[in-house]
Amino acid sequence: MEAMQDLNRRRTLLHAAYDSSTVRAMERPLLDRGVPLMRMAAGAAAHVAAQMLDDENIDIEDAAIVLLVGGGDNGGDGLYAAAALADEGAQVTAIAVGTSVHEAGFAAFVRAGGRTLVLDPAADIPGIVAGFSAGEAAERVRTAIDIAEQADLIIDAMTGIGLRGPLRGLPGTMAALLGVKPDENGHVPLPDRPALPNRENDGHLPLVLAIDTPSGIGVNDGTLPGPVIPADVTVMFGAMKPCAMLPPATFACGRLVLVDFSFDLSDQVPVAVAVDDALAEQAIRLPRVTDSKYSRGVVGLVTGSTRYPGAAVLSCEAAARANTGMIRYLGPERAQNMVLAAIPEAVIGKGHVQSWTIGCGAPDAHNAEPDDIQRATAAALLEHYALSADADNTQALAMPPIVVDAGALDMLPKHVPAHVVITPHAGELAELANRLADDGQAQRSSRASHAGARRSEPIAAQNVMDEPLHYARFAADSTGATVLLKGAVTMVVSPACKYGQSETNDAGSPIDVSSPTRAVAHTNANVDTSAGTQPVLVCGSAPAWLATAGAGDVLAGLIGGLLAGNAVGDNGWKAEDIARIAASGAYVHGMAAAIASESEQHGWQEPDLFGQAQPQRFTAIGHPIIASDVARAIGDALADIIA
Ligand SMILES: NC(=O)C1=CN([C@@H]2O[C@H](COP(=O)(O)OP(=O)(O)OC[C@H]3O[C@@H](n4cnc5c(N)ncnc54)[C@H](OP(=O)(O)O)[C@@H]3O)[C@@H](O)[C@H]2O)[C@@H](O)CC1
Ligand SMILES: Nc1ncnc2c1ncn2[C@@H]1O[C@H](COP(=O)(O)OP(=O)(O)O)[C@@H](O)[C@H]1O
Repeated sequence: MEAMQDLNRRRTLLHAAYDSSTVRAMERPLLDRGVPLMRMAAGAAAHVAAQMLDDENIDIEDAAIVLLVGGGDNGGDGLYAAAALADEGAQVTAIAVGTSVHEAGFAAFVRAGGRTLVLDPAADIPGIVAGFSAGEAAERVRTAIDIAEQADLIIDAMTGIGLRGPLRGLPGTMAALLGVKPDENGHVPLPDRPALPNRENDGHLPLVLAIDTPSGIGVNDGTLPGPVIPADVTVMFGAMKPCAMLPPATFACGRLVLVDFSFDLSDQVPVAVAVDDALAEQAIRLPRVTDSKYSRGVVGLVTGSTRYPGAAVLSCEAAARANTGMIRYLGPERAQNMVLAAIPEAVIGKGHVQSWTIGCGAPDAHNAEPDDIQRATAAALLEHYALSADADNTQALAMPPIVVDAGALDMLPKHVPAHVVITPHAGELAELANRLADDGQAQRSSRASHAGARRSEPIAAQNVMDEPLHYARFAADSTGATVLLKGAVTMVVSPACKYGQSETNDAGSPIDVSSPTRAVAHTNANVDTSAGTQPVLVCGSAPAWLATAGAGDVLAGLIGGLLAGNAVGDNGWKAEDIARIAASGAYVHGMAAAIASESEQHGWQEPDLFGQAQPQRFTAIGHPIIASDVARAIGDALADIIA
């Protein structure tokens, strides 16, 4: 019993993220009991730093370390850690970027023989004479950059969960000079490096260790609102924060090491959850002794087109392999023939189905002939899902779940129930967002003020990649659909998930997502969206080899398959179940890609738990794949998950 509880707690710790105020609430009882959390944090950070140097064959006695230290407790953690490293013989220089430092931490650092460089002329730090000229201040910044660039290791302890908005002042200057900074459109480009297993360092020096969070990162919304120094390793304290999971911030965290402070997680509500085997397993319906092909679930697909018949093949093969009893395909003759040649098991034509997948490889409005058959079929089908404030919507709510991809996205009705799953990539979500904005359904950007973007400018794919939670959130709120936004880390936001709606924006301005769905909210009642505490689901199981044409078609078919299997015998959908099954589809898809490419690299890597025996590190980078390989590996991925 106790062992099971421990296992469950460990799973939660490694796969759930909590916003900063929840983390502070979890710390409070321990601090009140006098548990020395800062010393524990610093000890772990020093240990991780020494390990990073050791991994690069740098002896601690020969190591040059630079600590970037801010005035808060994050800086305190850094100072105690730096003191421990100086005690071990490393040469450590603390570069103070604020006007103050954590006094006890600083005293320990000085006692250990650490050196200090103060950048702010207004600094008030015991034993340090400041008040230097503006010219000298500029010279000190140049010196600081030189020292940092020549160091073996930079420890970034400027800000942690106390960050407010983008980094400004000297911390902002240091991050911009040593790391990356926003371009004129507000986009912060991350370094262009190969994606290696375990988010390994690719040999560049200095190494960067972030304390709790990389300074300047959007702790709660996962954005990069300003300059930031991308870390090789982030040592995170107590619990994961959303930035550890949400793109793009998660890519700036590097490898995660989590220090368990034994927080009581039992009553806390995570805001983001990473899909793992155990969660995905729930979406895989095991066959029953008495099953027939119909009871195992039938998927209908309106996919592919005369121009892109391959999308029909990929989506059909994925649906057929995703634990279903049968697939029915509807499409033009050329695509039918190709589907049958690849999957003789496919049934052509209409019939009863438990789920739909539509739109993959179908032309959008810009590219379609006026009488395009796939668009006409998809449009007719989607009409049945349209919700109206003036009707009882019984028909829409009784429809089977549907996956709406690619070319069908521009036919999505204004308001739909949550068992409509849309699966855009960033470019497609940008198009949808523009359409919703033109309809007055939502505002264009939460970061317009500091990104320099004008509201009237169209939303681009890059805007979506910079603020994926914001845009996925706003599509879910505006339409009522469950939104699966594809990427290296795929995110699923359902209308039942409220995270990201208001104060969680780190950019300083509230995320403004108007919610016209409120007008039809009551009509969505049979699809239960009441569980407002649903987390954002994230999935990073795929290696980057998966970024290949047709991979999205495979995903749409696969999710259709999982929905069909789960629909059997069900009397109504819960929005949270739809989100879970969609996210599980992304997880299976990623695992299938990992199997097909024999790669150990994943978009998101579960953190190492500090102090516990680490799993053996694999370093297989794998090999390129095509989307058909992924479809073929679905069965093996399902087997691995249920094993
Ligand atoms: N609580 C605990 O028990 C434990 C907490 N722990 C640690 O405490 C950390 C939280 O510490 P915290 O609350 O002191 O905040 P912190 O992240 O250091 O930030 C404050 C500093 O940042 C600065 N600053 C802020 N915004 C800025 C901006 N935009 N641009 C520039 N500067 C900005 C701000 O400057 P100011 O605004 O005051 O001028 C101030 O100097 C947490 O992440 C973890 O590491 C561990 O020890 C475990 C136990
Ligand atoms: N860098 C990456 N790492 C892992 N998976 C990725 C990466 N980039 C894209 N993907 C995945 O690859 C798939 C691509 O889908 P999509 O862009 O729709 O392709 P297509 O339209 O050609 O089928 C998605 O499932 C997405 O999550």
